[in-house]
Amino acid sequence: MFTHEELHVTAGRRSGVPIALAIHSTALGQALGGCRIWHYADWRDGVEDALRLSSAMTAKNALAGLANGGGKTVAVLPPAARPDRRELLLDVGDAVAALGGRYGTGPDVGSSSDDMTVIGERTSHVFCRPVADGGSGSSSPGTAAGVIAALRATVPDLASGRFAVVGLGSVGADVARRLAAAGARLTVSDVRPDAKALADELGADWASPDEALTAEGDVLVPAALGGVLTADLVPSLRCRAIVGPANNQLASPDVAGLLHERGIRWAPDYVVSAGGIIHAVATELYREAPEVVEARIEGIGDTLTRVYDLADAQHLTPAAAAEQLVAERLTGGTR
Ligand SMILES: NC(=O)c1ccc[n+]([C@@H]2O[C@H](COP(=O)([O-])OP(=O)(O)OC[C@H]3O[C@@H](n4cnc5c(N)ncnc54)[C@H](O)[C@@H]3O)[C@@H](O)[C@H]2O)c1
Repeated sequence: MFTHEELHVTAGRRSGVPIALAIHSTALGQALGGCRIWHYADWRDGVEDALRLSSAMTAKNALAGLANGGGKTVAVLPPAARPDRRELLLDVGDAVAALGGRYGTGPDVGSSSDDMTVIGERTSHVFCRPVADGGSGSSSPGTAAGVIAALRATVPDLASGRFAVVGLGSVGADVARRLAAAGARLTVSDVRPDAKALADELGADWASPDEALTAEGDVLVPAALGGVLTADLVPSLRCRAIVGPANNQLASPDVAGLLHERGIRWAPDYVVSAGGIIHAVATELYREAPEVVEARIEGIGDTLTRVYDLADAQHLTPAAAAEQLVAERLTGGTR
């Protein structure tokens, strides 16, 4: 069933690149979600991604406590296409502007804070421009702070826990540093061999991604790409919980049930990874002071505790409990 409020697909006037812009819901307010710039074999796959990702943003923003709905932009690059970057970004800006403020965009896979400055030449409905350009800057530190709040809701005394962080990019490296500073025992991993320098710096164990995923410990922290939790992987996991920022961790929805059966707690990724968007929205839209924004991000821990409590009380997977809380928020009003 098509449940989105709007779907627009246009060929960029300058670049010729198809731009899909989906608004899933504005029930709680302006729809927000980043701009993905990615290659697809068929432009229709990009449109499908915009539909899927925009509905995920509705859930994410609802449980983040934001007065915002979900939307998404996908600039659908044909295989091997290398369009002029500036032309493409201006086209994205025009597509966002055409929606008259019903949707605001920000960085996502394939786009950066600097790109938002170019998009911002065509629309004011853009987030996470560099601070020097009037925005709130990178979303990664906020995301990492939110992951730590979620980890504390799972293992209250971080120093007593053993964590495996898989993916040491802008969020994962920050999370690993914060965990090390809190005295946690750490295994870290990345496909980039040069990331081992961080393991040495933090005194963490270094492992291959496959070893780290199945390392014995309290919490697995997926911080690389999506789809990492497959049905095949579940039997070999040796952690008690999985709490990380990587988007779309479940390879298929049934993996939530498989994890539950094995007694492994899976924190829904869209709850864990909301710190970045909370930081951007609270700073740029609500104009809140840094300490208020920080407290909002800390609130991710309380939200996750509510998810865990509801799941325990009703014998649900945390995924199902989170969906229930999203539905309640969407039907219950704005903040
Ligand atoms: N940056 C944010 O604010 C933000 C917000 C919400 C969600 N996320 C999600 O969090 C995840 C990490 O984001 P990021 O901004 O740090 O990305 P990033 O691109 O900076 O880092 C990803 C890291 O993962 C590594 N990697 C890739 N494949 C791997 C594999 N198979 N095994 C181990 N490591 C692998 C890469 O080498 C890289 O170091 C992504 O899934 C992203 O969608 C990020």
